[in-house]
Amino acid sequence: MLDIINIHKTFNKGTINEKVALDGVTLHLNEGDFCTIIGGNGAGKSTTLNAVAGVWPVDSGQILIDGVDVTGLPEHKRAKYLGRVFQDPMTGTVADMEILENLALAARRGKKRGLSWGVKKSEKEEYRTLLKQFELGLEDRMTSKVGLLSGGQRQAITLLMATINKPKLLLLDEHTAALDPKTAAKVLELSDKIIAENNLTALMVTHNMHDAIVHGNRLIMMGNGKVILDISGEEKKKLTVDDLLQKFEKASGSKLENDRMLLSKGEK
Ligand SMILES: Nc1ncnc2c1ncn2[C@@H]1O[C@H](COP(=O)(O)OP(=O)(O)OP(=O)(O)O)[C@@H](O)[C@H]1O
Repeated sequence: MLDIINIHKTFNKGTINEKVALDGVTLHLNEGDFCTIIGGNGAGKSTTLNAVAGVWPVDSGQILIDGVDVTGLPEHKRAKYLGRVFQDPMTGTVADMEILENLALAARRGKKRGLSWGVKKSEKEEYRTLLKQFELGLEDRMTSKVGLLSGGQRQAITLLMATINKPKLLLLDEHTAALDPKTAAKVLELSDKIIAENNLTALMVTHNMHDAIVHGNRLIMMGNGKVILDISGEEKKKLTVDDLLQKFEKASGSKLENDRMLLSKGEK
């Protein structure tokens, strides 16, 4: 489903701020894989997701989504394959528009609009059913402006918008990091549900080792712009946070110090 083949990206080449962010990243995801990405500060996690989304061109290497080589495609031409949710709950939804309008907008993305912009009754019912499963009471607030919702509620709507057209690949970039622990757990539970029910292929960046272990069927760890660990199947199911720390130290040859990944080690 996703093939990332030996991609390299250096920012600010030839300047004092030169930074090798991706140093030969290779990753193959099968259809239905839900892969968590963990790694120290600046390891290249978000940069990997940005490379897949086409935020800027990579310097070398190839990216294929469902067999289509998208390496040379600009961001807007890759958007039809992808759903994305970012850390900031303020991005992803339009604050001045109703919940209903936001969902209708997402559902129409990339499609010909036809003659009518109105939201059909059947669509309203569909959205009501989708919202109801969140158990956040949003199905009774469909005409509320999104700007009035809490961060967690907005992130739940963004998640629904990102997946409403069943993208080939869902990219979650620390999408619960800005939420309080209880809301973050709820949004993660919703993510699991949506991914499983729609058999989506997903990549989720997190700095929370516990979340990286508990969610998904595969875990990769990045260090210095490379994939340094790739754990799946039974091995992942048995993994503990302490195992992961030990593996990190062995694979990277360094200890984690003052790192967000370490700071969130004991969460939950
Ligand atoms: N657009 C950019 N311009 C310049 N440097 C960048 C850019 N994007 C990322 N970088 C640099 O590339 C490196 C990798 O960044 P990235 O955001 O991928 O790290 P990360 O693994 O997501 O880390 P964190 O957990 O700290 O967010 C960092 O040194 C970062 O400063």
